[in-house]
This record gives sequence, C-alpha cells and structure tokens, in this order.
Amino acid sequence: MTTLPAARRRSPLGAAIGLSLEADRRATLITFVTFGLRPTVLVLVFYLVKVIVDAAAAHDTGALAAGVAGIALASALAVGSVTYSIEQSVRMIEGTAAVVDRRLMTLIGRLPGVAHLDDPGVRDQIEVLRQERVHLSEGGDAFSLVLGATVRAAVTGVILAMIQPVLLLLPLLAVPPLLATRRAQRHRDEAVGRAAGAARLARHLLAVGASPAAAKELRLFGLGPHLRARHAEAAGAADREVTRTVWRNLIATSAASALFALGYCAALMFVLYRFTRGQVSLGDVILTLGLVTSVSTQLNQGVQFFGFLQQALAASRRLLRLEEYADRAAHGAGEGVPAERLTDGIRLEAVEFRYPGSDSRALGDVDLVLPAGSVVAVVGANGAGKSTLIKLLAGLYRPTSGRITVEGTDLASVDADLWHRRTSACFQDFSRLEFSVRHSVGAGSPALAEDDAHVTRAVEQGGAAGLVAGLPGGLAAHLGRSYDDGVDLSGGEWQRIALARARMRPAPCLLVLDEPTAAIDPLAEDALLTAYVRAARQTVARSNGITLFASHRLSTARLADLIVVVDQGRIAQLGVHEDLMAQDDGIYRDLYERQSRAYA
Ligand SMILES: Nc1ncnc2c1ncn2[C@@H]1O[C@H](COP(=O)(O)OP(=O)(O)OP(=O)(O)O)[C@@H](O)[C@H]1O
Repeated sequence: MTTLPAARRRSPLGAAIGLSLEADRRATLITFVTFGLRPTVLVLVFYLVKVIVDAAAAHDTGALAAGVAGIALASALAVGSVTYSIEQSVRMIEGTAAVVDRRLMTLIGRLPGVAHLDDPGVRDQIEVLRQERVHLSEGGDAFSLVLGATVRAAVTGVILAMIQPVLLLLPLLAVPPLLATRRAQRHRDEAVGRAAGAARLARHLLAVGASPAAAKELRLFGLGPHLRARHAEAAGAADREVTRTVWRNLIATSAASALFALGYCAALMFVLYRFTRGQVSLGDVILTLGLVTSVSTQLNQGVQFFGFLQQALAASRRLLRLEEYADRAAHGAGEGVPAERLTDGIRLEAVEFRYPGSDSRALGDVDLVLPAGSVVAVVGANGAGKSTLIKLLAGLYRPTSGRITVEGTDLASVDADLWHRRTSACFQDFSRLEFSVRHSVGAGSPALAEDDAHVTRAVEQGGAAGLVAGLPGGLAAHLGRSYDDGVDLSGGEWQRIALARARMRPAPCLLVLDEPTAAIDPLAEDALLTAYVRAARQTVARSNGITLFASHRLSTARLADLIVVVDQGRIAQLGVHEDLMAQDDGIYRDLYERQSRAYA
C-alpha cells in the first residue's frame, strides 16, 4: 500500500484560489473585494457613532451632520452590495466545484495503466478527496471570509491603539484559539485518513445494500441483516476514530477561547476605569465597548472561517499530493512511439506478473510469440491467467519482470496512451456506458463517433443490428436508466454494444476480446464469435495486427491460427487445434472432449 508524500511544488492556498480563478475570474475577484471589505464597514460605523457622540457633547453641528451622513452612506453601501456579492460567491463556488471534478477526473486519467488504482493507499486518497470536494469548491469563499475578518481585525486594531495602545493585546489573545483550530483541523484530517479504509468498506456495503442490481441476491440469500451488521461495524469504527479526535480538539479549542474571554472582561473594566477618571471621552467609551464586544464576535467568526479555510486547504493539499503522484507516475511511463503496422509481432520474454499487494504470481515464465496478422485464442480454466495476459498485452499493467516487445520495442518504453490508441478491446467486465447508442458504441474511437456509417458497421459486426433497429430512435436511443427516456438492456444486449465498441478503431495493431460472448446465449455465441473474428481479421489486416480472444467455449478456438493453453499462470500448450488434439495427455484435448460431451 502506497503512502503518498506531502506535496512540495505548489502552495495549497495558491492552488485553492487558482481553482476559483480558473472557474470564474470575475466572480472570484468581486467576491474577494466585497467579502474582503464589507465586514470593516461595521467598524467604521462604530467610529462614526463616537464622532456623533463627541460632536453632540461639544455642540459641533458640522461634525454631527458629517457623522450622520457617513453612517447613512456606509450602511447603504453595505446593504446594497449584499445580494450582488452573494450571487457572485455562489457562481464562484458552483464553477469551482465543476473545475475540481474535472481535475479529479484528469488526475485519475493521468495515472498510467490500472495498477495504481488497485493500490489501496491511492484508492483511499482518491476516495477521501471525492468526499472533500465540497470543501475544496468552497476554498475561494473561505479565503474571502478570512480576508474580510483579517482586514476588519487590522482596522479594529488601529482604532483601539489610537484610544489606548494596551488594548492591542486583546486581538493578540485571539491568536491561541486560531492556532488551536488549525491544529484541530490537522488532527481531524489525519483521523479521516486513518478511518478511510473502514469508511470505504462502509460505502461499499451501502452501495451493495442499496443497489437495485444486487436486490435479487440480497433477498434470496437473506443477506440484508448481515450487510447491515457489517455496515454498522465499519461505519462505527470510522466514526469512533474521528469522534475521538473531535473531543480532544474540543477541549483544546475551548481552553484557548476561555483565555480570550478573560482578556475581554479585563479590557472593558480598564476603559471604564479610565472614563471615571476623565482620561477618555464618552465617545471613546462607546467606541471601545462596540469594538471590544465585536472583537469577540469577530473572533468566533474568524475561528469558524479559519476552520473552513483549513478544511479547504486540507483538501487542496490532498489534491496536490495526488496530482504530484500522478505526475511522477506519468513521468516514469515510457515515451516511445509504438509501431502503426506490425511485420514481426508481439513477443513475451520471461514474463512474470504479480498484482499490486499480492504475493502470488498470476503469471510466470511466459515466453510467447504472437505473430503479426494472426488470430490467437487463449484458453484455460478459471483463474488460469487469461485475463491477466490480456491486460498486460493491452498495456494496462507492466510485467513484474521480463518484457513484452512490439516490433522489438519494449512496451514499457512506449507511451501507454499511444499504445492504447493502437489497440481495441472488449473486456470481460465491459462498461455499460449509459449514453446514446451512437456514443456508447462510438466511445471505441471518439473521433469517428459522429460517423453514422462507421458506427452502423461496428453495430452490425457486434451482432447488435437487430437490437438497435428495435430501439426507438435507433442510434439516437439513450441506453440505461440515467435518462427518463432511456432503455435498459439485458446482459447479452449490453455485451453486443461492447463488442460493437471494440470494432470502432479502423486499424488496431491488437484487438483483445476477453470472454466476448460470455453473456450471449450458446446458440448465438458460436455464430456471432465466428463472424466477429472473421470481420476483425479483415480490419486488423490493414495494420497486419493481432486478434486475441479468450473464451471458455473451446469450439471457438478452432478459428485461431494459434491456441495458447494457460494453466496456473503458465503456458501449458501452444499450437493449432489439430496439433493440440493429437497430443494424448494434453489439457486442451481433455478440456475439448469434456466440453463436447457436455454440449452434445
Ligand atoms: N486485481 C487483482 N488483484 C489480485 N489478484 C488478481 C486480480 N485479478 C486477478 N487476480 C488473480 O490472478 C489470477 C489469474 O486471474 P485471471 O483473471 O487472469 O484468470 P482468468 O484465467 O482470466 O480466469 P477466468 O476464466 O475466471 O476469467 C487469479 O488467481 C486471480 O485471483
């Protein structure tokens, strides 16, 4: 499990503000100016009250009138700007939320392959960041509130110093509560990180327990109470970890606030004492009372705003840490350009692979040549390593040792994105992309998604022509329940869409199909796979590419130029159907004969 080091290159505050500026520069600047200055208006009003009281005592009508006019103007400005500034801040927050979502998608997209996403340490950080998105999107808002509180505190300080410099000690007493809050936030952040594993389990259990797809099995097997008990246990463990820290934090912040309350009482007594001795005016007493009283409100607000900002900064730090991790991972990836056309083929040399965090070998001692232009079938029992081999060839994982070469170039030295563009795939756990048919199929080659003739050809080759013809709107029909007018498909129908998607690339060097017809009924399966592989053979012929498919139905393996039999992570046999059938004690012949009897 990877522990991500602290981000070093950028400041979390700068990054949080940068997100808001990127979202809406104008709204952000207006929010900073209005939220930054408005709180100070109240301090000016206190000052103008002092001017009015002292002018009244001195019968100075000019100063009196100026004071009243000043109060009217300041109040009008403050009230008039409220609605506008709140509107701008809402715009900024909403825009920032969208930018944060895109940054999160970008950083996940930058992680090469899928090995990083298998790492529980990385997954936990991504999960916590997903939860903290809301704090990050409010980062600019929190900053403007802290800015407003700081400007107001500075102006208050200047005025208090003019009345009596010793009163400046009062804002200083605000420092311990602020430091305590900052420390509390850090402890809370650490506790959330420690609780991430338990919280992730609780979310998974909730997702299963509340999923319509899992409802059938949950009811049938009576799993509801078991799931609820495990959820209570996991959520309780996560909650206890955070609650312990919250209580410890509360004690520390309360002690710091009590210190400030004592100082506040002492300041009031001191000014009243000086007034009884005629050392300050009545206006000064009223001004001090107003300011000192508001210092306590300001402090509470300031601490609260500072807490918001700390939450945003914690999320910003996590985002930066993950982005630097993704940068390092992307930097370590290859940059070479893979061949566009094969003449030799793909070779696996002494390849061994262990999944991240796993001690056992999923593949070992694999030496294999996949000739250019060939159709290869990979067969073997459950867990033999077929999907693992396919994922390595597709560049989603790198071998733990050994190497895979394409036209003699190590795949590890090649830009993974470029290699992905030279490949196409239909995975065993294919995605049900809930878009229109055009875009769900077209996702296989986004540049060609609007080419209806091309998409229609892919749909036909995926065996989905009849299905799409029956949908309202044809290619325009929305798939899935995400839309009001969306149509949901059966498992086999979704698989036909995934098969069509895999046919979108015009000339892939490698087309991998992992159990591509597993959800399709056995009568249609053979015919569909045979037609599909024949058509694929023609498509990949443009690049002299390789079509490789894994299938449990050995009758389909007869289509292949080369059959690779995998057993317990090793290549057990290699050859064409006839040769493998001729080997008396081979796994292939045994499997083939048993299947033929079962299907007969
Ligand atoms: N993400 C993973 N993390 C850890 N181990 C894994 C992971 N995926 C697969 N394995 C393990 O690797 C081994 C090979 O799995 P693989 O999925 O390649 O088998 P397969 O031949 O495709 O099986 P099936 O026919 O059931 O699809 C198995 O022991 C499996 O438990």
